[in-house]
Amino acid sequence: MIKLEGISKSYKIARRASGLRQAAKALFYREHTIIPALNDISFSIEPGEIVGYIGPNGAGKSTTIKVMSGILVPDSGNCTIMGFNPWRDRVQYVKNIGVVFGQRSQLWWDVPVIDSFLLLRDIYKVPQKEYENNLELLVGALELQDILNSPVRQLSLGQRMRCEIAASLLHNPKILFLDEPTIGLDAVSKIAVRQFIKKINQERGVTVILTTHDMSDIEALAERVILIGKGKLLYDGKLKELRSRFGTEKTITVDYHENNYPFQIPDTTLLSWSPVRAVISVDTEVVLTSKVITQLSSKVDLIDVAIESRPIEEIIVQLYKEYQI
Ligand SMILES: Nc1ncnc2c1ncn2[C@@H]1O[C@H](COP(=O)(O)OP(=O)(O)OP(=O)(O)O)[C@@H](O)[C@H]1O
Repeated sequence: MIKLEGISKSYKIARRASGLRQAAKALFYREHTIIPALNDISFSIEPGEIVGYIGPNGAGKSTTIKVMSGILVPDSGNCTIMGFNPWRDRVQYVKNIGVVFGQRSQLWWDVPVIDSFLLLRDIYKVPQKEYENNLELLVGALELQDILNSPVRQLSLGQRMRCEIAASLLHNPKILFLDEPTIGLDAVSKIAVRQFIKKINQERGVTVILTTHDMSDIEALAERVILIGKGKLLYDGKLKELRSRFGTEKTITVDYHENNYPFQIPDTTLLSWSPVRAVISVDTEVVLTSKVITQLSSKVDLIDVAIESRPIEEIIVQLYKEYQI
């Protein structure tokens, strides 16, 4: 459905030193700096997938989304999405995609949300019946009823984001590009947005490409992650594989009846100890958690045991370190 082959893109920006003299000089002569943003990016995405596109600041995520949505023309490489070339076939192509940039609005600032929706209906030539059905579904699922008649500038960030997502789906696109859709949202709105993304993926089969710095978005939504750093593709695979590669450490917190003797379980690290609680780190590649618990129960009178996996954020930080990005 989506195929990128060897996509590269650099930005050319005018450079000028500060000061009046330099400003005058710049009128006649401009120096330029080339900023490489994407370097030979290739990947394919199948219909119905949700892919997390991750990487540190400045890695090239937004640039890739802009290339895939036809806003930017790359310097080299091929991109075919649903049989279209996004920048050459832009007019036909955009009917098939929805795009949300968390940092930028596609809604008209001073008019009520519903008027923006009506304009989008006309731009995309959505048949009236289809528009009404979609609007009903989106208003219900994203809880927009009370804000439809407010101008966008009066909305909170979370309210606006829910409207942005609705706006991107009014024309029933097959693909949804989401560039940081949960940025700045509170916990409740984040969960609502995530649930909605999952819903349209499952019920309508919409393919979703999601960039985010929030690893809990990725964990909640994406089975597959593509990692880029400094414009290069570094990892493309299952989130589960990342977990088994980097996330073999678990933390076991045990509560027990008072025991005044610190204990040691072979092949584990005792992170903290008190007469009633101990926290132990276990590498599951070295020793099974079940074995550790059996040994614990022979040493203390157990009350409670909690096992936690390594947080996904830590795994990603380690991945960034490994790739030196
Ligand atoms: N319009 C532009 N003009 C010049 N350089 C740009 C422009 N847009 C992006 N860049 C540069 O291209 C590189 C990639 O930027 P991009 O916005 O794609 O990264 P990103 O992964 O989306 O980052 P972030 O997570 O911070 O949003 C960066 O070095 C950035 O400074």
